[in-house]
Amino acid sequence: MRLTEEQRAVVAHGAGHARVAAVAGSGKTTTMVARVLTLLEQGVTPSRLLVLMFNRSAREDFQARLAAMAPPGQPLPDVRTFHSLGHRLTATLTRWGALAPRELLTADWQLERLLRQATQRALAEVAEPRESALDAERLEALAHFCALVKAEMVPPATLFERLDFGEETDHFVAAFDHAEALLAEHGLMSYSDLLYRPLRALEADAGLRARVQGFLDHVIIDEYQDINVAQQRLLALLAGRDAAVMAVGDANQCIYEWRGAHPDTMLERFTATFGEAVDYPLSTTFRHGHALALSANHAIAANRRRPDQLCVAAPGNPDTSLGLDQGSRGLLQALAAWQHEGRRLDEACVLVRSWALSVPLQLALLREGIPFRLAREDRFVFRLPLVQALAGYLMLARTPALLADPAHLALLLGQPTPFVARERLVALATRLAETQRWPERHDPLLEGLRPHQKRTLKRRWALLCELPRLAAWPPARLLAHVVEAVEAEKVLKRAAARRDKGEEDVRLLDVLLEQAAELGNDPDAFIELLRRPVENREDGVLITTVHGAKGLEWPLVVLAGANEEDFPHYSRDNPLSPQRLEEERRLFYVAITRARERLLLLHDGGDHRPSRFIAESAWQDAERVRRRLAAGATEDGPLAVACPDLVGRYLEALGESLPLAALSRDEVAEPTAPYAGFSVGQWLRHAVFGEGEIHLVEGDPANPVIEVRFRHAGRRRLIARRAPIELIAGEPA
Ligand SMILES: Nc1ncnc2c1ncn2[C@@H]1O[C@H](COP(=O)(O)OP(=O)(O)OP(=O)(O)O)[C@@H](O)[C@H]1O
Repeated sequence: MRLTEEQRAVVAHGAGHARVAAVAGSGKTTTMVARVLTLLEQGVTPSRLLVLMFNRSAREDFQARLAAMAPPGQPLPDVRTFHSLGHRLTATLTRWGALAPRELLTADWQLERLLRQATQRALAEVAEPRESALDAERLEALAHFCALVKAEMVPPATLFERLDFGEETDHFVAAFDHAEALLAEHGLMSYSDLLYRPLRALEADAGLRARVQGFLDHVIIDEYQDINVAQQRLLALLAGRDAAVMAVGDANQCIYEWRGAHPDTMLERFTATFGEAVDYPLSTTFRHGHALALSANHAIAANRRRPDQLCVAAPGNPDTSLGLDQGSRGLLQALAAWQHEGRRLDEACVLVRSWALSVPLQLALLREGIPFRLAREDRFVFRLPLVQALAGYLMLARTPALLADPAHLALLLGQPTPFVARERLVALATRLAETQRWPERHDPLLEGLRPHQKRTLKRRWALLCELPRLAAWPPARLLAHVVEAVEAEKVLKRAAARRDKGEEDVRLLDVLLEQAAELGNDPDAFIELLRRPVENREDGVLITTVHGAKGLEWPLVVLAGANEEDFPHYSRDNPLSPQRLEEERRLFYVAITRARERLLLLHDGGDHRPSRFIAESAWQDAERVRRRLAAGATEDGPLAVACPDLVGRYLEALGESLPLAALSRDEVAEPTAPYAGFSVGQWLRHAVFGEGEIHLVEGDPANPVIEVRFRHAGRRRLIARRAPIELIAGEPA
């Protein structure tokens, strides 16, 4: 393979630090392997060269490619992940007596147990009792908090103030300290300690630092945009004053801010940490065609914090096509067309911003019998506790005998969480199944339950008893009734220890209600669908989150759920800050640049507005440019595009030129339907949520947002123009 001029420049870099800005698919690995081989050729001692990769599979890939390219018998340098570096440093500092020996907690449950204990100690110090603090989800959030303190190297109180961990989490700071004490007491450490402990020891002791410095002449590090503060500080410390650091990455692909990464690690922070560096771009992608490269350039253009770098497709790349469609129907059609062309399903990947958005797709694939696999098996729709519970409510309506089934009752009483310990729920369910009556007020079974817990559980039992009488209702209506009766939205939001998690659960509810409505009047079909056992099928289409797709590529990529509020993710309670919007935009950029031959963007339609990122990506312009380039010079007039400057720069980089014109504003703006006004007090019927009354009309008069109080689905905000609604005359009987 002949390296490009840009790649050759990186390989031939002379003295000092270097920063390589590599767009997606630009052959980073190829270039870094060539750089290492060149350094070895120049006589650099292999043991004085360290290569750091982001994860184990990247490391193995790199080692294999290096071994394949190196002359036989050539000793090779260390290729490590930060993780393995942490292991080694911890072992060394322990041997030197600078760190107390500790054992690594490798299973999640071990850490959860320790954090439970730390939480109990922290709770003993606060006045009001707080059972929710011991919920699995909240403990998971605490684990995240503790890991982030160590990734960011900040005092826990500072981090807590900066981040929004939601209600009832202010014991986190004290719990962190207790967790640290417990770890020390039992001689244990977590994964984050692998770097945190050595780094703290080294930063506190100049003598110790001197013992680990001076061993390296070159450090080459991949995916630099996603390293956290602890990793960067450790790197600076090991490199010392003498080693030359080459950081390779793409600030536009920094998607781990929530884990402590920052887009400016690759920008200003690099020079702040290491001093001057030579900048090298790797701007040619070998992954996809012009249309996608152009669209990706458009998609990221609105970000302020980004490198000014154009990504250009290499001439021999697949001629990627771009498309836009709606919902699961769009997915099914795309997969059918793909197979019709003789392509395999395992060449396709469906990307979602969050797992909740995969639920309608899973159900559609299940209905059609199309094999699929999930990057996380616990996200199979029928394994989600909330889905099991909702299916359980429907089943109970159809099969009243389930009222005497203790396991079924325990499932329904326990979801969404009533914040009551599991053993108590099981005991209560067993009694209710047996007696079919709510216990007397002084029954020992109710002892120790707080009044609001009693009220919640009693209301749920009343709902369960009521359900068989509602068996004739369509599933969507029945579920909407259940959701309202158990105050699911409120409970889910409260139970989630992170705001976005709560919102994802509430979104899941929405998705399920919409799905139930699609199945019309056939509850059995819906129940059957939710209970159908499925397993990952290796020959099936992969469903994964965008985060899980980092560094990967597929011939066909379908990005589903490209709706406002879903992607970018935000809500009224959790509005987008400029910084978060930029992170969401980088995530979108990562998502679309995974495709090799075809990219399909899907939005949901209905009352979901298409994501702003779809318009920003100017995919139609990009498609038109692609076609015009493929057709060669024609007599056609100028090509009208939204950003002639950007398209012009792209063509110039290719050495091509096309006559361009700017689209007029009217052509760029979305068409708006002429709308008669909505007004407070009007009644309407929604295809999913049923009947409701308008309580608020606001926003653009031509495209108002309405808030409707539905009889069975609670209060909802809808984009009037897009919602499947019809106005009805007066309140229905
Ligand atoms: N100069 C080149 N000419 C042709 N193909 C190249 C060149 N450089 C890299 N490639 C090809 O591009 C693809 C991606 O390269 P490589 O595996 O080195 O990059 P990567 O580091 O995995 O990708 P990314 O840049 O997305 O992280 C490979 O198929 C590789 O053969």
